[in-house]
Order: sequence, then structure tokens, then C-alpha cells
Amino acid sequence: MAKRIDVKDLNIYYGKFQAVDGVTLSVPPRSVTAFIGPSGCGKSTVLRSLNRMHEVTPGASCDGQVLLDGEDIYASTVDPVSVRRTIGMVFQRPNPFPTMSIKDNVVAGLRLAGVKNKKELNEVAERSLRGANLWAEVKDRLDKPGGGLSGGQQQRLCIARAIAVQPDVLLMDEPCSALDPISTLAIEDLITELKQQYTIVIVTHNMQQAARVSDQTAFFNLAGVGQPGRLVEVDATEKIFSNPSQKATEDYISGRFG
Ligand SMILES: Nc1ncnc2c1ncn2[C@@H]1O[C@H](COP(=O)(O)OP(=O)(O)OP(=O)(O)O)[C@@H](O)[C@H]1O
Repeated sequence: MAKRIDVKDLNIYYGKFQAVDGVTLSVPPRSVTAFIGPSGCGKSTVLRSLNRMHEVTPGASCDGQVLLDGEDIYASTVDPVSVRRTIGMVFQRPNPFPTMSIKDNVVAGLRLAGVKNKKELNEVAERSLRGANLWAEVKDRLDKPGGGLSGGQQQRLCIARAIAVQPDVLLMDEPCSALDPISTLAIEDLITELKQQYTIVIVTHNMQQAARVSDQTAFFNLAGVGQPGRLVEVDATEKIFSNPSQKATEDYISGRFG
């Protein structure tokens, strides 16, 4: 079930260094939101705080609120591990378990959660691989190692692994940056299909990609080295790329800096 995210006045730190200042934005369910902005403005940091991955870095912390359908994921009663199951993440470099079979890669999360029933695991593997548009390419080699797939196939395998646990939200941190153009288009098509079921947030350096796949775009910027990143504006993607409200956004999307 896709869920809504509301971020309220989020400040994010690495030790004493404030990396992100006062981010407030909402992500509607069953939509794609793109985070864009120059290097170091805090896109990945904000993304990682949306499923409590940020706090895994020693010394890292944040304050403010991240609400998932109105529930604060940082409430003291909430288990961060269950947050990460509900809000899945796909990384820049495909990171399948290389020697593990394709099928076992997909169901790794379920196995960890204690599911042992073979029939159920097989069904989830097939459903997730179909969902990630990979089934036709791997159905005859499910027992072969995940590391034997191409880069683009490995990234779709990682997406299959992420959706196997039926998350509410998918976070993607530059999921195509290590891929060739054809694999990139395959992932972009997949993102467009997945948004019918999931809430998706994607960090991308590629503005054409943001324009192609997202419904809403958030532009982040920073005033200078050592300064925290800030959200400059968030709006419908069409508006950001045709008639942004802020000059800094226009300068960035027209390639004047970054
Ligand atoms: N593990 C870390 N420890 C300390 N500082 C960090 C860490 N990760 C990121 N930072 C700092 O936080 C700030 C934001 O970094 P972040 O990676 O979120 O930016 P970004 O916009 O995603 O950049 P890029 O587009 O280059 O990936 C930067 O100043 C960065 O140096």
C-alpha cells in the first residue's frame, strides 16, 4: 500500500556539522518525487533520513519530523528496522549478494523475517521479478548467481529484492548512475510502472531523467562550502522545468551552475 510522506522542519547533522537545514515537503502516494541539486546540497542525506538509514552513520542525527501516513517514523516506540522494511531503498551501485542465487537474492528479506515455506518463497520471487521487469530474462536461471547478471539486470534484481517485502515507499539514490543508456531507460520505464503501487522518491543528477520520470521535483541548494543544504522549492515537475518560482532553480536547470 503506497503511503504519503510529510517531512516537517527536518534538520540533519553529521556530528556537529549541519548538513541540511529546515526541510519541509510532502510526497503524495503513488507518485514519483525527484530530488535535484548540486553536489553536496544534501539530497542523499535527506533521502536516507526518510527511512532512518541516516542514523546508521556513526555520529549522525536529525531533528524535525518524518510522517508516514501521519505516523512519526522517529517516534521512540518505532523500531528502525521495521521502518526500513516499510520504506525500501535502492542504491547507486547495484548491490546484489553476488554468489547468492537470483531467486535467493530476491527473497533474502523474507528469509530474514523468518519465512521458510518454499511455495511462498517461489511465488514471491516470481511476483517480484515480474514486478521488476526481469522475470522473462532470468526465469530459466533462477539458481544461478546474482553476480552473473549485467549491471542493468542487477539493478532490476535489487528493485525486485526491495519490492519482495512489499514496502509502502521506495527510495532510490541515483539508481541509474552506474548504468548504460538502454538499462537506464529500462529502469525509468520500471519506475513509471511501479508508481502505480508505490510512493517513490529518487535522487538524480540527470535533469532529463527527473523531467521524464517524476511528477514532482524538489530542488536543493547550498549557499557555500560548509553551509547546510536547503530546499529551495518543490513543485510539479512541469512547473519546475518550465517556470520555476526561484531564480536559483532556473539558473540550475538551465545549466548556469552545478
Ligand atoms: N558520512 C558522512 N560524514 C560526514 N559528512 C557527510 C557524510 N555524508 C555526507 N556528508 C556531508 O553532508 C553534505 C551533504 O552530502 P550529500 O551526500 O547528502 O549531498 P548530495 O546532494 O547527495 O551530493 P552528491 O550529489 O554529490 O551525491 C556534504 O557536505 C557532505 O560532505
